[in-house]
Amino acid sequence: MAIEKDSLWPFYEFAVEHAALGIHAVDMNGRTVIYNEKMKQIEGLDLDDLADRSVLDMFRFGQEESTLMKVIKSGEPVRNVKQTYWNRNGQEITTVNDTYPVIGPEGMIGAVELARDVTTLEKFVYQPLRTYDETISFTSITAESEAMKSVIATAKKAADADLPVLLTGETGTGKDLLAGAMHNDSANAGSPYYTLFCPGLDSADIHRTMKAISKEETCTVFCDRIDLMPIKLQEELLRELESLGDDSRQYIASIGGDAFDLIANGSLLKGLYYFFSSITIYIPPLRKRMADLWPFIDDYLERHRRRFGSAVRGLSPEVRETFDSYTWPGNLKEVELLLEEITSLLTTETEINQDLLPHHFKLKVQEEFSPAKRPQDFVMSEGQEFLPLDTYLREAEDYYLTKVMNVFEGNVTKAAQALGMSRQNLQYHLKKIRNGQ
Ligand SMILES: Nc1ncnc2c1ncn2[C@@H]1O[C@H](COP(=O)(O)OP(=O)(O)OP(=O)(O)O)[C@@H](O)[C@H]1O
Repeated sequence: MAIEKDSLWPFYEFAVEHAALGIHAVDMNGRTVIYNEKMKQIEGLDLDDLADRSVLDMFRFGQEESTLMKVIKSGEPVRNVKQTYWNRNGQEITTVNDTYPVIGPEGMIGAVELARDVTTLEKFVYQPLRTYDETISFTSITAESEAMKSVIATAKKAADADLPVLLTGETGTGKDLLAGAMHNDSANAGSPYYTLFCPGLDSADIHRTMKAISKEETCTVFCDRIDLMPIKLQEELLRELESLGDDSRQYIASIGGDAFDLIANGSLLKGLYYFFSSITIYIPPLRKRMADLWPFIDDYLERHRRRFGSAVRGLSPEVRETFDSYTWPGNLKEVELLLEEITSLLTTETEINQDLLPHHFKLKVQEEFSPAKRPQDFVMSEGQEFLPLDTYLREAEDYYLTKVMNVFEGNVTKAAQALGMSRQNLQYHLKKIRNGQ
């Protein structure tokens, strides 16, 4: 029996919504026509009831957006673009994106981006430049700020005490690194070091690793980001850890925020918290200890010169200013990934200037400093103060126009075309935005 083509739509819709790939499609004007569940999850958008897709376009002006626009302009696919970024929930995400033109019966009708979430895989293969060829120790950790010096002092004492330790701090603050340094500075140095990257584990992995651990008399067990594991698996992990009994193993775990908040919002099992928290060490975010930024960068560039014989000496004054005022939500790991991206493009340059900064980083900086700052500001949430309608609409309009201008790299004619308004009208609005009216 032949199947009517139209009757397949529900199947297509179901497949798109349930796919393990993030899917985002736009029409020729850059307007979103498909934005699936996985894409929302990747980007940290928690907007279940968002029926009007045009509203989504106000939220999504990032690197991916510009890749889609590039494909629309060129008609050529762009494949295998790897990107690590911190989404709106502050989660570190690594995706590999393929973007294709979509051709209808009468020519190109838009573009589609397929994003593979490879965060877990990336965690396993991540090899930061600064830890190559050396055993991690406390001296591998940049600690110029008073806050970080005190973290190191406490961690040294904890390594001696041989009690379970809980490391808390935002993503990329160096919890993983600190756990490694504690192991290498403890009586357990030289014995096996087990890392359980909790977000990527299932029941069988936990059981298998615990079985291996139970055979070791001395070892260190580091449970990385227990708060990102479903509660059911946290219960299993706790049961397995408790069944290991008394021993001379060192237990360390890490979480990405305040333990009590995480327990209260159901992300952290109270029992698991108590298991690890004989000693708790909080690593503050980079923005609260900016004294660590420049020594880290200097150290990184010094290693780069040594390993690759590059000529790079430092950053231009404008780039230094940008780095000093940006808030670094991904902390030193974000700095490191950015430096990796920039330095991979260097040839004979001695200075990193604005032109060498990646587009996605410039957009993030812009987003942080533009006056109608955050897209989230335009979504109503509980407890939010109400603005008069005309103020709200004006701010939303300023935000939208500024972002569209960014997408078209300042080309008023193209932006006006995409916005369905005259060039003069757009110019008039942009002038008002510039004058802060
Ligand atoms: N204080 C630091 N000194 C030197 N390098 C650092 C420091 N903090 C972070 N880094 C760099 O950032 C990388 C990532 O840090 P790490 O994985 O330890 O962070 P994390 O807090 O465990 O993050 P997550 O919560 O996402 O697991 C490290 O491998 C290291 O290269």
